Amino acid sequence: MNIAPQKPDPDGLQPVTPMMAQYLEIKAAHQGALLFYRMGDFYELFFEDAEIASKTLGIVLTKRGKHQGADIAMCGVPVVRADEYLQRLIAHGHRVAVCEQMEDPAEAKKRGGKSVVRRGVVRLVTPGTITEETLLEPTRSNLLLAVARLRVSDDEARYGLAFADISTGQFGLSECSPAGLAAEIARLDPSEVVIAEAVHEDEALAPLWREIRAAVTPVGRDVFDGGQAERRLADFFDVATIDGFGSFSRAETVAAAGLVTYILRTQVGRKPALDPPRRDGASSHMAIDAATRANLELLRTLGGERAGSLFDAIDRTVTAGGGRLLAQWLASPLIRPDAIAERQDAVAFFTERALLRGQMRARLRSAPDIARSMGRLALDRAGPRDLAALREGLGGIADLEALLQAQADLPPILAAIAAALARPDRGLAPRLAAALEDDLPLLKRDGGFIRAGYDAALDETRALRDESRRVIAALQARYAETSEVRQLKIKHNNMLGYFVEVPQQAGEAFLQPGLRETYVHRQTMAGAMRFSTSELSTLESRIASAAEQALAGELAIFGELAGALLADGAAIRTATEALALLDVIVALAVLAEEENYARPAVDGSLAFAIEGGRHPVVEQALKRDGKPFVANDCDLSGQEAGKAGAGKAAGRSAPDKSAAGKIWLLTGPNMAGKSTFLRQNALIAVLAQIGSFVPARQAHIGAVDALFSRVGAADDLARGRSTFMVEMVETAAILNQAGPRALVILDEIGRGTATFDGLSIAWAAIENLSAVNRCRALFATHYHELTQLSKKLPRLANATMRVTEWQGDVVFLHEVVPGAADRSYGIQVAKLAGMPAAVVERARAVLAQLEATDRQAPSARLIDDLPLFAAAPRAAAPAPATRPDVVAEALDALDPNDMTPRQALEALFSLKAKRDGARRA
Ligand SMILES: Nc1ncnc2c1ncn2[C@@H]1O[C@H](COP(=O)(O)OP(=O)(O)OP(=O)(O)O)[C@@H](O)[C@H]1O
Repeated sequence: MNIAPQKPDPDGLQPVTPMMAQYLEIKAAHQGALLFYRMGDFYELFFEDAEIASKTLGIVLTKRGKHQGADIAMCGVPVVRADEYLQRLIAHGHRVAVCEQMEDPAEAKKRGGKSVVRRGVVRLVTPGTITEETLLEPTRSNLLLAVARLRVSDDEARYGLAFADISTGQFGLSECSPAGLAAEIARLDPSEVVIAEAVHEDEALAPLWREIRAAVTPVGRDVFDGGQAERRLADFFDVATIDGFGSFSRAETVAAAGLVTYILRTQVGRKPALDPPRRDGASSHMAIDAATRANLELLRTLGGERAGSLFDAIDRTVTAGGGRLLAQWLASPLIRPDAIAERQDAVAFFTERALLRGQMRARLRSAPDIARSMGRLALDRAGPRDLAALREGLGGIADLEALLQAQADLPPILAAIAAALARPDRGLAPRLAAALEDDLPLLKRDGGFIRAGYDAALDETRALRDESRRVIAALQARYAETSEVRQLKIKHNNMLGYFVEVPQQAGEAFLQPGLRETYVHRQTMAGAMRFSTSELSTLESRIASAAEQALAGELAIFGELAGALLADGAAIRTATEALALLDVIVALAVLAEEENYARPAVDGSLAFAIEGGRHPVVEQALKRDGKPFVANDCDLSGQEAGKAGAGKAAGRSAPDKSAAGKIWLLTGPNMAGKSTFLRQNALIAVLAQIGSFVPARQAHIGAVDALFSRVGAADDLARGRSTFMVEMVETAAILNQAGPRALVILDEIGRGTATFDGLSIAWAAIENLSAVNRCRALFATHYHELTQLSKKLPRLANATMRVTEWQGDVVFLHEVVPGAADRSYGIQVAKLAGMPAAVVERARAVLAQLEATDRQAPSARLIDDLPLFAAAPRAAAPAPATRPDVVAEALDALDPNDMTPRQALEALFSLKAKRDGARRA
């Protein structure tokens, strides 16, 4: 490192070395990113970057030179292990600018001894733009999302969303209203979100940006400049106009242009191979907001793990692309019954053909992740193993296509898959097979990956290189013989190049006439002496140039192969997508067979009739322990469901005004299985609408257009959001949004506050669901008082978890039956949990006392006293009496047998006065 002072520092404090001046200039152009500054075999970080990296990576912080009078903090990561360090920095939310040496140090020297090697940033590594195998999760799409906001009127805005996975080329667009933005981002689950600074600073959106898992990157307004949007998109795809891609809204186009602009910036001009944008509108998918996704543990558990999620339980895919697609399906269940039926037909094709299913799986299993290899190829980051992956992948594609084509009566999706698999050039796989060695290095610069016999010119240069090596061996033998020093060796190092080494004792003779004419002394070591000869120098340059030429030859062939693959890129990407789709379909068939799932009927009705339903995750967990899962029915179908368009293709048609789903109010002790039952029905709806078979004996579901699930505050601790306020905000969102096609799951809503408040809120929420939302809903509660509501709300049915008692202990049967729970069994559950016996006994005594008082509690009479919610939807929520009932107390105190007529009359006046007083209070 050249740190000799050269130029004065701008502040005049101290001179700045040319290298540091270069560093500062590059760093200034990449604020907000850690700068990996290449120096030989290391990427070095300086100043604050070094401090951040050393802390995050746990590597040593050192000092190097001074800047403005202070030590320069420095740390470094070896280039060969850079991926690993990058991954950790990215996972911690950092961005990294990778700055390489753009010339050989020897070239810099030619410009003068003190010249600095030219350097430049070759890419910005951000969470949404990584492509390296080691940095990516194989089964998760790595989406980069750009969100553009467009004002459509003074008080109305629309959001355009453009998302791409640059590791696979997927590129999609959608649009939503401000109210739908959070759910749409949750559906896409991006790794990085790019937004304009103004959107980032908008106070109304601050909680959204704070809470999402993705890294949020604010950018200047030029990125989302509407004026140039079409032009920038057309330039990116090298087309004259983007009209050929389909029609997009203004917001979508601006977002798409913002996305490609940001990508080009991070890739420093290199273009990833993106598919043309495709519209992937939220309107064709089941709306599931972030809280519901988290609560139902669709892709990961509340603790953030994959194990234990629905995805983990149903994933039988065998390719990384298939895993990514299945995760996308789970994140975006369909709404249109005909689209769902198409997928089901394809799944059914394989459930009926076990042999074919097995053959398909075997071939799919050996298919490598060609989407990501193609992504790296386009960005010039691919290595020989990516070519091998493509060789295997393209071979597998041809086999799978042949297998499919041999089948009669392919359902439409499978026929389309077969057509897509036929698209790539059939000559590519054999060409790669002929060119590539069996054992391949990771990096192309290591050479040795092209098979001998593939290219005559390359074989020739290699022969020259290998020949020279043989010559060296012969030379060593000759030198040993002529000098009579048996231990003489020819060695190589970077400083001396090739040299002769002999033991020191023998070396003295080489300094004497006779030998010294041939051997030129170079070094004396402890115990050895080193010499060079003119023959060795000549050989050295021949070997070096032959090796260099051989490597250049290999790289040229690599370039040709890469060019041929990229030229067929569109066809290969289409085939790759088809491969992932095929994997998902076969995997769903395997799942259906292994777990005994049934094909659900999904239509445009408001039916929700599940017979013998099971929880897909809990069932498998119990099975592993050898325990059975108790199947349960659930019927939330509205009575008018039959009239409301059953069997219609259009799932989104508005149902008949009189139509409305049922609400089940589920009571039962703790641990009886209420939450499991609630979630299993939501999960069955999700599975049915991704086209999967479902864990049930039989199921009929009218397509659900929005799914909501909330859990009472106390269950929400895992998300670090324990407050009752959050529960209320989320419940409010459901009551405000759920329409007649929604499915709502509410688990112990209201329990996070005082009993009467909670009960009142739950009460009013159920009335709202029944009268206003009119949707299908399941509501689990410990407030037994609520079961009274079924007397007044015709669509509300009570269900309870059956338990029995045996020798004073509660036994859970996990069976859902009509009716209301008679008691809570909370104390029995506490006993089961190992609560000290004395505490259990004391609790029993307190409970007995409370129950005696509760018999006179006003809440028991609520149902008779309150007007129905539907009759007065705007009326204030009914407030249960919280003061003692003075009239009732006075009445209790009277004994009519002991009273004269006059006393009775006085008592009557006094009671009336008391009642008036109580009303005024
Ligand atoms: N249908 C079932 N068949 C077999 N086991 C079940 C079934 N449902 C639930 N279980 C078992 O019972 C346990 C408790 O279930 P769950 O959490 O759903 O109860 P809960 O009634 O919601 O309890 P709490 O009111 O305390 O939240 C589950 O972990 C599961 O192992």
